[in-house]
Amino acid sequence: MRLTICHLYPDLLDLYGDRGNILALAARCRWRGIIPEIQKVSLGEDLDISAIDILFLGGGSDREQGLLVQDLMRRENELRAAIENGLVVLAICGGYQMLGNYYQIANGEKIPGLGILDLWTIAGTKRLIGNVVVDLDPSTLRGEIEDSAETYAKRKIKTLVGFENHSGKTYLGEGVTPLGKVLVGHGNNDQDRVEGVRYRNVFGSYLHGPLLPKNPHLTDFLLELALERRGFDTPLQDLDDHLEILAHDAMVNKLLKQA
Ligand SMILES: NC(=O)CC[C@H](N)C(=O)O
Repeated sequence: MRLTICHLYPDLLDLYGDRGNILALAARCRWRGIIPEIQKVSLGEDLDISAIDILFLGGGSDREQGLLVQDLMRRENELRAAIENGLVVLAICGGYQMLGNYYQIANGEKIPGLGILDLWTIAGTKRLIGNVVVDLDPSTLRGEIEDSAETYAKRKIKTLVGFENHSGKTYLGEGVTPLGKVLVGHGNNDQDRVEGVRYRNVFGSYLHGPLLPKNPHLTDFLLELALERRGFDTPLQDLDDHLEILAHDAMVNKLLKQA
């Protein structure tokens, strides 16, 4: 069994070591005998989106987002079709912003986004920086993805932990749902107290860390979604995550106490 994982713009969207998300996905494949094939695709390079199982977009500076936007826009139709067909996408911070309608940076210039998810981002007057705890409590998950609640609960994904560093404030529109409620930190825009976005099998989040090594159950959830899309719906065998869970829960409890 193989899974193909693509890091799009690894030379531009890899802020704060977000490539660690690729390493986490690959490791948790290997530990189960699944062979991860990692593809790196950047400006001007071909990508057959129909042939990949997971697409990853990391974080980036405003400048880097401006550099890649033209190249990203030429991939819009193929990416939109793949997402509607259940492609698993993890998009962090800058990569998350680029899935939306636009990102208006501090000087008022609008960097166009793919417009695949109904969301938009506007640079605030201060950077939103710090540790974040997100409650994936089912009651905070609204919108069309009715199975999220049970899915998260079943997979023991109760909270996400990481850190954020962004000037963009993201607002969610129609047909998308947040990942969860902000218990600690700023989240999407420091106003509506939600973080991230989910649409079909697309997960956007402001959480660096990297996100997946800090939240192993979410890693497995993405892998299972990718396997299900390929017709393999047997749940992944459990791994011995007791140390990861210990670290995760200690961090969550510490941050909640400090809040
Ligand atoms: N960490 C990031 O990817 C930052 C994204 C974007 N440049 C912002 O400042 O909001």
